[in-house]
Amino acid sequence: MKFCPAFSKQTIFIYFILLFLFYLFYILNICSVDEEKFSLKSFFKTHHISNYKSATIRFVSLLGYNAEDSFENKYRRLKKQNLVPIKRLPDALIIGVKKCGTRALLEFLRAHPDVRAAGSEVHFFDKFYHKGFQWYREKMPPTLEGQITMEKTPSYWVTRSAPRRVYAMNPAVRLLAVVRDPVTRAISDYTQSASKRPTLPRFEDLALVNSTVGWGGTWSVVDASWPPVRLGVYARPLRRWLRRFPRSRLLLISGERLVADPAAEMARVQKFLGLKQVITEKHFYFNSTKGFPCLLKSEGQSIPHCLGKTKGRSHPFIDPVAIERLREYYRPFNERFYELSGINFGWP
Ligand SMILES: Nc1ncnc2c1ncn2[C@@H]1O[C@H](COP(=O)(O)OS(=O)(=O)O)[C@@H](OP(=O)(O)O)[C@H]1O
Repeated sequence: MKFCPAFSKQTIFIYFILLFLFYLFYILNICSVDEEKFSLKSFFKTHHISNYKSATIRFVSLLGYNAEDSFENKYRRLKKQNLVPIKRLPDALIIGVKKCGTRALLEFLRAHPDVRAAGSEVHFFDKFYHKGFQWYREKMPPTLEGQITMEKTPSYWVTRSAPRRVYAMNPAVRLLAVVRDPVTRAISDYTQSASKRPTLPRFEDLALVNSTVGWGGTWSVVDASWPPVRLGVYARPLRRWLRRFPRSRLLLISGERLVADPAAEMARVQKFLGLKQVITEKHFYFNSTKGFPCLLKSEGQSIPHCLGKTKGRSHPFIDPVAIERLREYYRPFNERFYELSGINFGWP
């Protein structure tokens, strides 16, 4: 029987050697990568793609097979998988104060790429605490590792149980509260209610009540129990929050400065939250029709936009006597608030 020359013993031997060498190269190539380090399992254990950015890997290219490209693809795929945003409990809360500019603060913060916030007020620590933290987490927007999750509900400021509950969620949470001249705040609060109930009595008639004085005459005094008035006594809630949280965990923002110089106030806010100074004066323009600063661009919107119609309403004319009476009423409370907070807001 004649052997075909292509399959002679010698040829088969050479093919075998080549095949072996090919296999050897392949094995060496696999071994040059630390398998444990680059396995999917270990990747998910470490949870962050940045751990791999500095890893130096040398691949031996085989027969035109670009192993480096292959790693890049794998890296991209893993990066994608690792960076799936997930819902987390808030790292920071805007806890108040109602009608002081809380929406403006949140909208300005949302223009920051490292901040994600629930769009509407969640009211977890006042109304829905019984629903549990899982429910609360579900209300949050998905965030990437390193992004800050936020929400704002101004009524937390005056909810007695809120400091304890917030502390139970996270003692290291960062708290932000916007405060504003309590007289303007009360008028703003009233304007909102009047817009819903046109039959509401005048502001003056609700803020002041007649009181009988010694000589039988009457004198109008501030009705301290009327909610729009009561809410302007900031010292009380502040004391409650400071019983749970150190002062350094709470940032007080001036509502007046947020309107007059939003960039400067946002610089303080970003510093407090440990964020890069991204929101600067370039983000704002003053809209003279609205009479307020508006954003040039924000999350999901690349066109200039102002807050909605319910923010920055025009206030009704209020009798200056009533205004003065309210100012006198608030003065000692404001002093106490300045002392407690360590900031003189300079309200008249
Ligand atoms: N940039 C900008 N645009 C519009 N409005 C601004 C802005 N900055 C602060 N403000 C003031 O915010 C006031 C409303 O406060 P809040 O957002 O805290 O109100 S609420 O508690 O959420 O209802 C709102 O009160 P009113 O003027 O009474 O409408 C504004 O004075």
